Amino acid sequence: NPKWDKTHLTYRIESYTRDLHQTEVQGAIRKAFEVWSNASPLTFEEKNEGTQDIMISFNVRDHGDNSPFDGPSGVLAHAFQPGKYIGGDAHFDDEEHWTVQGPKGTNLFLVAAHEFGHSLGLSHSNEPGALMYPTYSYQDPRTFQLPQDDINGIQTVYG
Ligand SMILES: CC(C)C[C@H](C(=O)NO)C(=O)N[C@@H](CC(=O)O)C(=O)NCc1ccccc1
Ligand SMILES: [Ca+2]
Ligand SMILES: [Zn+2]
Ligand SMILES: [Zn+2]
Repeated sequence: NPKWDKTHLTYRIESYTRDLHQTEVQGAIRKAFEVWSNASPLTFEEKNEGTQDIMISFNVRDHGDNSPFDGPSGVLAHAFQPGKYIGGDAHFDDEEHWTVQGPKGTNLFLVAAHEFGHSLGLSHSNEPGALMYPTYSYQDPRTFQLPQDDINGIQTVYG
């Protein structure tokens, strides 16, 4: 799997969902990056303009990358493995109901943390309970801790 050849990465939120205040989206995204910076030498910096390593956007259906979203439920988001241009970018299906607290809807922090695992070069894990397990299951973001399988994964790649 490809990896970034640098440890300081920049990101930009290009578009937002109408489900949340922009500050809520920014907070969830920031917290999702912290999950990985807490378990690796990686650092993340938000930029408000220009092209950054990890471009984040909310999209529906066909959005120009040959991987159209599918409407409510099903695919919630996708992210591209490390690389130039679309590499690292994370797209969120804006036909989900994005939330930042409580089990209702789809929790943006949890999905973003999963997607950024892909953005950093991790594939899906077959360890139930791992963040990189293929299917989403809600847990309280306030008490979330990165499971050991995911720590092992990021340490293997970035050490
Ligand atoms: C084949 C890919 C494009 C499926 C896609 C995914 O894994 N994105 O990273 C996805 O949205 N998967 C759903 C599950 C599914 O479609 O069956 C999901 O819940 N992904 C987000 C997720 C997964 C595990 C933990 C937290 C969030
Ligand atoms: Ca969907
Ligand atoms: Zn996309
Ligand atoms: Zn995934």
